[in-house]
Amino acid sequence: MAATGTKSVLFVCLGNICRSPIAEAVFRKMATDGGIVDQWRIDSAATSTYEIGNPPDHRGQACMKRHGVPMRHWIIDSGATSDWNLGSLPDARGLACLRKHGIDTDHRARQVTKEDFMSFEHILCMDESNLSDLKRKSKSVKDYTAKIELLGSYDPQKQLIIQDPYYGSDEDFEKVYEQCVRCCKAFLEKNS
Ligand SMILES: N#Cc1ccccc1-c1cc(NCCCN2CCCCC2)c2ccccc2n1
Repeated sequence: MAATGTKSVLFVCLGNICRSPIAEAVFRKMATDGGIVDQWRIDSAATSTYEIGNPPDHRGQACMKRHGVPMRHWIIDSGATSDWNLGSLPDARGLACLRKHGIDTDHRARQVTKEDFMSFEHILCMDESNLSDLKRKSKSVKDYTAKIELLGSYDPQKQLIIQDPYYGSDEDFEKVYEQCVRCCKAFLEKNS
């Protein structure tokens, strides 16, 4: 659980390998450049199980590299002597500590959990299918507090939907990146 006073945002798309990792990386860089990343818990997740455990799509990684947005990814692993936390994410406090020291950690696709609806203030998704999936999933979470919105609702150019680039080209990933930059900038300005 994030420290008190910390703001929190979870970016969500279908597979958590294309759009939401780009949005997460763009937002984290903006908050870092603005000197306020310590005030935020930032993560991304999927509505589906399609890509659980997989790294971000190589086209998205290439796009981030072209724009100088850290989305570093290593093939390094670690393990436990016990089976107490199989499948769990690293502890959020540990991740925050790593990131505070500029040690970015690679992202692995994960599916949104019931706990996410209780622990994130904002859940921002990419298209109407994500929105309906999230609203359906939220119905099974009692008294959830997250505000579920389309990330595109923050776009000053009013492009509401961030289309799935999975079957697309590098240009489609560039369009996702440009939309994420506009929307994350507006969202951060509104919530700083
Ligand atoms: N579905 C759809 C779809 C429809 C229109 C445009 C894109 C996609 C699409 C397809 C994907 N994986 C291929 C199908 C996966 N299998 C579907 C049947 C169940 C077993 C898994 C994606 C994977 C990661 C991120 C985004 C993706 N987006």
